[in-house]
Amino acid sequence: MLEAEGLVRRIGGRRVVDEVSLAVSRSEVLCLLGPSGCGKSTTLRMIAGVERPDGGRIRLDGEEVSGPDGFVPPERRSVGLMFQDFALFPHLDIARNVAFGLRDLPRADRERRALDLLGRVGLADHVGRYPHELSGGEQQRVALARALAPGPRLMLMDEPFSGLDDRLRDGVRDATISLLAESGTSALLVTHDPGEAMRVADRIALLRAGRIVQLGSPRELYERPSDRRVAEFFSDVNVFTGTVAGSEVETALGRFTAPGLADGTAAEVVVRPHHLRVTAGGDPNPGAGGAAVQLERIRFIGRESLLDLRTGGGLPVRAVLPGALSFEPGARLWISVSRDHAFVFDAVPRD
Ligand SMILES: Nc1ncnc2c1ncn2[C@@H]1O[C@H](COP(=O)(O)OP(=O)(O)OP(=O)(O)O)[C@@H](O)[C@H]1O
Repeated sequence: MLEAEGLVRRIGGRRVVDEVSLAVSRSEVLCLLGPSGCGKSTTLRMIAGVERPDGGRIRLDGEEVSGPDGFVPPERRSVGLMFQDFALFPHLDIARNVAFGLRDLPRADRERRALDLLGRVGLADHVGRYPHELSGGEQQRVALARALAPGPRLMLMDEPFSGLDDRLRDGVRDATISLLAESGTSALLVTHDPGEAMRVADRIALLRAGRIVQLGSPRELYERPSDRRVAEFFSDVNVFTGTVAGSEVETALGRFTAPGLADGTAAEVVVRPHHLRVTAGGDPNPGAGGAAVQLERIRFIGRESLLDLRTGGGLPVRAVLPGALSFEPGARLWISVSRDHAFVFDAVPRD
């Protein structure tokens, strides 16, 4: 459906998008995820055709729309655009807003299609209203209906839900994703929110400083991050350091194999707080690794409890356990982790 190859955009002598390649297949939702300023919007804007790349190619359905051989303007790319400030036309009622992109159709067909789409986004009862008579979530659904009206092959969405308050966001997001799936429309969606990306994406491309650092399913990025910074983009992490010797690294949490790391390398063992096993007392399984810790603070936050712990060597460790626990501050506990939940990386400097 969409293939982007080696996209480059230079602004002020800096490559804000630096050789980005990605592909979106039919009916797939791909999220461009990353911190502010990493080049997500610029990538999306080049694919939309509102910004010209300085290098690379873009193909839609096999047709080159941007590259050495030419440039197809945005209105002829058959893509739907949806941005955070979804800019409905204030002087048109919502049915006319949705029908706006259908000027080539006869009037009766235009109206029928607009009403059908408004029905599908749950706004059949609001047809005669103007944008200012709707809530933020309802306006967003009109914007979605308007973008889908011409039957685009691909939707390009830039932080489409970030203007909505928390209460509305989940509902609008779920409705959007089901409507895309129902109509078989592919989507490329920009977000800086890892939770949102995990909820909506079939695959995620994580960007950093203009480059894709990892591209895969939400589960792949979460369970097999390619480096520490990918891991910590999705949750807090604990980092245990050590030096590789004999293809293993000895840390405060025990010994871990360090595949592919040369002896003498500074390594980090990265563990998500809710992957730590915590038991009362000393080592329940001698020889299996882990560390003695003291509980400094415990807070129950609803479904789970946050534990602030400290190892004998003074290293702070955070654990998250389901439910409310009866541990008291000062308790002596044992922490350990299964090997598949411990990510071992070459150490990188802190940002
Ligand atoms: N027109 C411009 N002039 C100067 N710098 C720009 C321009 N457009 C983008 N940039 C810079 O390029 C980089 C990438 O911008 P971009 O908007 O693509 O990032 P982003 O990942 O979408 O960020 P955000 O999540 O904050 O929107 C940023 O450092 C930004 O400041």
